Amino acid sequence: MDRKGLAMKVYKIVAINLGSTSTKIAYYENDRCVLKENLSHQSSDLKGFATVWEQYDYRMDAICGFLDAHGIRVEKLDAFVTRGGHTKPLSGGVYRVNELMLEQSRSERYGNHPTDLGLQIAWGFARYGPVPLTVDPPTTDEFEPLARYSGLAEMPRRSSFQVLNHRAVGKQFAKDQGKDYRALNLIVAHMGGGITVAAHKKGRLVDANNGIAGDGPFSTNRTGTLPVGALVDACYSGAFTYQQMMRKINGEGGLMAYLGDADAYRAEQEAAKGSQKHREALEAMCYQTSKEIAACAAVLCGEVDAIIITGGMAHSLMMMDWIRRRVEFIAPVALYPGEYEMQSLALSAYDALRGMERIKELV
Ligand SMILES: Nc1ncnc2c1ncn2[C@@H]1O[C@H](COP(=O)(O)OP(=O)(O)O)[C@@H](O)[C@H]1O
Ligand SMILES: CCCC(=O)OP(=O)(O)O
Repeated sequence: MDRKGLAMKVYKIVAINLGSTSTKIAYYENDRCVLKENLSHQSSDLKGFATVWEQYDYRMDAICGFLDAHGIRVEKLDAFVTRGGHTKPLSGGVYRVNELMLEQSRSERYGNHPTDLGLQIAWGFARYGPVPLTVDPPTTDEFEPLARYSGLAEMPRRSSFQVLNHRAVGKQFAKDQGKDYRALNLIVAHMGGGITVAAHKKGRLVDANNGIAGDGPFSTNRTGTLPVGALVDACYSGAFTYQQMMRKINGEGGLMAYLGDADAYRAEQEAAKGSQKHREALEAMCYQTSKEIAACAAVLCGEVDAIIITGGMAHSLMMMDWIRRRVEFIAPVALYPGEYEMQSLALSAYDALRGMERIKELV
């Protein structure tokens, strides 16, 4: 109730986050998280889908199962907010999902990831009432001019990474330190299904490896940077279609290629039981991540206030030790295991619904 005894509006928000190895769902009332679930998906389940789009029913079942189990009625929701998909480069913030966004996401021109399905799902639910929203999409682009050079004029480097969690964790770290995010130089490494490392220069994401089909460290299911000549040879060998090559790079690369399983937690358990193969693959992934962190230190001319490691793999003490040993000469290392994405999605939607944050549209 407000001071006049009038009932205050309670905004009801569902947030979804389709990671490459998980589906995360939360239900918020205003800024309060009422329910949250993290469904992790087995590599063996996902292996059967040739494309992200084929996962639609599988992911929908997970989401509808959550809504049904908790009696959440879609027509009573104010917003359905999802981690974003791939569109042309845009500025960060809260966006209403629109036809143009869906069309660009479907085209795969700017990248492809299960989050692209998230846009479709939010749009589908919008017909029952909730506003379909997305926040800090992965193609949020704040790169500086030098970061765009690749070595070929027609192939500029592009911004494509877990912007939502990067920004949320950077802000959380600054808050925990009693500092202003825009006054700090940070290196953030997100270690989820994909691994992306970005230089946060006074609140701007000025350089990062492309987490979809680009560069940087290999991850649970992605190759990251590959030897260029060998890659071109494989493309022209006649042994693979375009789709098969793309899937090798994003889906069947990284731990999946070395160990036949994209689950880092299981790999760590195997390493603990004595498997040298599992131990070395995990250590190599951390070695490459450390190299990427050190590269971002050069981007920031060595003026680094902190290195922050986040994502599911930041839970692993063994992996965090390997990275810390290689990079703590640069700056103190802070661990933020898991993600701040669900909170960031829901709270941004809440601010947008009550007019505290502008809702943008892709045009
Ligand atoms: N305690 C842990 N130790 C090691 N790895 C972990 C741990 N918890 C989660 N992980 C790993 O983190 C990865 C998933 O990270 P997450 O950020 O949830 O990814 P996504 O959102 O991209 O699906 C999985 O490979 C999982 O095995
Ligand atoms: C644009 C990169 C998104 C990404 O890699 O997310 P996951 O770690 O959830 O696969």
